Amino acid sequence: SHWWANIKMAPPDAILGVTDAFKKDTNPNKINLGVGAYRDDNGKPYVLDCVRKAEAFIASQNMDKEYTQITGVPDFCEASARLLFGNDSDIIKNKQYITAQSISGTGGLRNGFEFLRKFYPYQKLVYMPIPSWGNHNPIASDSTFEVKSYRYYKPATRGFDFEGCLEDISKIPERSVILLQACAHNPTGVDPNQDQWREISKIVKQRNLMPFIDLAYQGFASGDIDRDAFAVRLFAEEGHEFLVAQSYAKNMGLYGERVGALTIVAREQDDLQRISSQLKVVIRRLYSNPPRHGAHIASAVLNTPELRSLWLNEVKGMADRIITMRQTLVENLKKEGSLQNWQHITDQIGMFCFTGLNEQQVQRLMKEFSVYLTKDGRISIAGVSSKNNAYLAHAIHQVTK
Ligand SMILES: Cc1ncc(COP(=O)(O)O)c(CN[C@@H](CCC(=O)O)C(=O)O)c1O
Repeated sequence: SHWWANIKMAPPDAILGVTDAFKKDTNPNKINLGVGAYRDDNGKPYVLDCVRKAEAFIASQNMDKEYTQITGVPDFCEASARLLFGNDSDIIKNKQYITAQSISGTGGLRNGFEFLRKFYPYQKLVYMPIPSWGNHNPIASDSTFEVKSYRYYKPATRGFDFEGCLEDISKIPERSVILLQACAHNPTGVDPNQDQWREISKIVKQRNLMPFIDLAYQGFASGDIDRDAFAVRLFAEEGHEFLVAQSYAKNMGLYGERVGALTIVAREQDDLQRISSQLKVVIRRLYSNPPRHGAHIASAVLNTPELRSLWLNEVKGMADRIITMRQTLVENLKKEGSLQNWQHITDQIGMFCFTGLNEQQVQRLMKEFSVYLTKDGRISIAGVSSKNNAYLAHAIHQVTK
């Protein structure tokens, strides 16, 4: 037989595959609530004004196309660390971190787990919240980690299972890795409050766990870049040594430019030198060095005062539009005569709402109303607009009454 006969067909991606089905649908009322990518109130992708201005500036610099460093564009990495921890944090002042540009958030997670596969001296065991972003598990398991879970979402309240979460973390074997989502939890939109984060940090310390924090929505959740970084800054202040994956896909709209970073926090300077040298080897073998353009955009936005303040307004504008769509959806569900409690739609935060719809209801939404979402009932609120909000409420009511 020829070479490739044994390769089986892979299933469509649970998230990105929804868009393929949406594109094939000819219903003019169709709505895509699958992929977590921001749309404006006309349902169109949104290129931030600060990004366009940054690109014009970059074009005027007539830069060459030389390889950048293995760890990426230096100004971008420094600006990303400062965004993460805040300019006046001890971590920044004492330089207790290394930051390497990555192929967006996915790449930060991948680089991090590859680094841990090679250098984490304990059992390759990582605990993830139930549920988590669909790609978290395969990224870690591809780096030979055994993936286990801790309670996080409580179906009964469609909120945070704080007691269950703490109880499970208190039983995680010492020196395991624990994956935490810093804000705008995907897929549930459910975040711990600041007091609950303090308890989580304490128990993670007591259990001597290695935190790997995924910060994919800084500024996009609450509209405030400092508020959304609370968990990362708390873990830094509490003295944890940890990893953080950052993404600029959502908060700067740089989805296809693939702009992100991996930061590793270590308290000893000579540890940092050795970590940096080995992380470069990991990256060199994965893709050698990252693409420049997106990093120059993000660096120009973060480092140019007028572009930074424009960005802060624009990211708050995106967050506010989503929050308004949540409120309008609950109002429209009431107008439809729904008697269900939809409080969780406005209690949850960030790109996603975990509706609580079951697979049958999800199938009906797609088949009967051309409303597309992932089969776990997650909807990307970014796909909701003032034009389709009432139609969506009608469809949800029809399948839940
Ligand atoms: C928590 C979390 N981490 C990392 C990423 C990776 O984003 P990057 O584009 O690599 O920076 C996403 C994106 N999840 C969205 C987007 C589509 C996808 O990649 O699954 C989603 O869940 O719809 C995410 O939600």
